[in-house]
Amino acid sequence: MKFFSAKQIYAADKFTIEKQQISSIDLMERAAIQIFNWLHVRMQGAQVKIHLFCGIGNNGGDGLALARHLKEHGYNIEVNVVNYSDKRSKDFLINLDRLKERKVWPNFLERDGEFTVIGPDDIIIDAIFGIGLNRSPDPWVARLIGHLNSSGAFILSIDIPSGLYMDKAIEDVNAVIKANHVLSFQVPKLVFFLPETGVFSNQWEILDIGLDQEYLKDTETEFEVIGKSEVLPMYKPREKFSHKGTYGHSLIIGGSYGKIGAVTLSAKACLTSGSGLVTAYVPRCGYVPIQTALPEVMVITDKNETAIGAITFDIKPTVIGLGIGMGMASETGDALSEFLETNKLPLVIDADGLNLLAKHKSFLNKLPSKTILTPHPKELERLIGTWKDDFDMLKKAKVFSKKYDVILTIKGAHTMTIYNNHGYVNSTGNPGMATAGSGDALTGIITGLIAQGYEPLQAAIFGVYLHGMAGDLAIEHTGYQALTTSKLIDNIGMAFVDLFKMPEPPQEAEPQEKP
Ligand SMILES: NC(=O)C1=CN([C@@H]2O[C@H](COP(=O)(O)OP(=O)(O)OC[C@H]3O[C@@H](n4cnc5c(N)ncnc54)[C@H](O)[C@@H]3O)[C@@H](O)[C@H]2O)[C@@H](O)CC1
Ligand SMILES: Nc1ncnc2c1ncn2[C@@H]1O[C@H](COP(=O)(O)OP(=O)(O)O)[C@@H](O)[C@H]1O
Ligand SMILES: [K+]
Repeated sequence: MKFFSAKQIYAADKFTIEKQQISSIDLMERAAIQIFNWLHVRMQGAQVKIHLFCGIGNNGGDGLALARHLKEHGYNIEVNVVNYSDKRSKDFLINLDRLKERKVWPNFLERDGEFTVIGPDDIIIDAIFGIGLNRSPDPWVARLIGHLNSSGAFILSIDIPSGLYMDKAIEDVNAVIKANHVLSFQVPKLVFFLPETGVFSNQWEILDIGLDQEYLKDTETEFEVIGKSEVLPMYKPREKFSHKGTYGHSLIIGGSYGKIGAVTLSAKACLTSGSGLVTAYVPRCGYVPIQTALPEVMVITDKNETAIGAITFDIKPTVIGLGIGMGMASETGDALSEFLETNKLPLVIDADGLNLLAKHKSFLNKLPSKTILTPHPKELERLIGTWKDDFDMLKKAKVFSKKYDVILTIKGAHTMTIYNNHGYVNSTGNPGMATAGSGDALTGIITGLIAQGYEPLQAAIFGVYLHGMAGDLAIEHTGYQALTTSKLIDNIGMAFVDLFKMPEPPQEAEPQEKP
């Protein structure tokens, strides 16, 4: 699924209105009915106080139309118009009239007015600003937003939490609604996935308001979200008459005294992802532990006992995953430098491999085209420098990726893979994965996919998806806290199987007895 800009969403509206020969007020009505149905199914007429806060644009218009439907179904509502401007939209005004025709009289909130008291068991509908926000809310609107956030009431935001921009960072974190739930129209918004802005949408879901599918399909976007339907076409089936040579030979290079486990995890994840053969290249102290833990994995030892001092081998791997647990010893840096001089094999670089690249920036020029780098934010900072906010980070990451022709897989709650000015935002994974070694497993998975013939960009995108899905499947048995990387690796197989699971058909409702 793609992430559209506000401009593209407005264009989709316009296109849909022309093609379906409807008016904009009809589209607003569709949106409002969808929200009403969502609420009605859950509330079943309950008389909880619902406070609607509506701005003066189309987001506010949605709120007013929703208020009308709630009123018609007997809900206990109170409507507030947040009168932050006199430029009221046409469809807002139509819905204001429709509401007044039903004898609902909103409170008009002004700069110096008092705000309504809201109980912690009430519900707030946030329809103050939508995707049209283009400057900081006035201080009094920010004060209102603070009042709503501190009420303790459940906040349902329409389309986007008010105060969030679609395409830039927020200036004042206190002037953004902290939504318990967001009902967003048609397409997800990138800001739900970025760490600084994502925290304002505890949960979100998409409501289909029937925007033109052809427009959505044909419009190019800078970012997209990666789910099952995006990765399924990438999957390479296993051939009947294949042999282990068909699926490549992965070499995992890393480890140092006390950090051999990182290589063990990475090599195991690599094997479990389907690499035909896996060899680990480690300092001598890693020989016994890896041979004992992983009988399927071959081991080559460095000349040194505790840290890698020369990267030389006489096997012919398909791909190399490098850097996990490798340490930053100067002789390891020299070994990497020498290795990069002649290496032509595809590379996946993580952890201390990245730290060594950051320390010796000249190494970056020696990387083969489409090398995959998998930094977490701190490692990324060492590579590209600091950033002002998430949007600035994405801009800098794109420039860096272009400059060195590398694929950047930036790890986090929603890992983002950047290449060729395009961003692929992962949708799988969970906070249980914030655990030792889970990044090592990712390096192994991506390396294992390249070994099997996946193009590096596909391997990065698909590998991140599988890694997150393995984590999601694992927590069904472990919960978040007890998820370990070993358990995640045990679920990589089921993450592949899950690709082919059909969603369960909706259960038919029990026939109602006639009264
Ligand atoms: N395709 C869709 O997604 C649809 C969207 N609709 C709704 O329309 C919304 C967008 O509506 P609008 O474009 O009217 O914009 P908003 O309702 O988000 O914003 C209101 C207006 O206030 C002005 N404004 C922006 N920042 C301000 C500030 N800080 N202080 C004062 N005024 C400010 C803007 O010029 C904007 O037109 C969506 O978020 C959604 O709720 C629906 O009505 C119908 C279909
Ligand atoms: N809150 C989270 N939600 C989803 N995934 C997460 C979360 N925290 C961490 N992860 C994932 O776990 C992995 C952690 O990698 P990394 O920081 O390199 O850890 P380590 O060095 O222990 O291997 C990344 O793939 C990241 O995307
Ligand atoms: K809103």
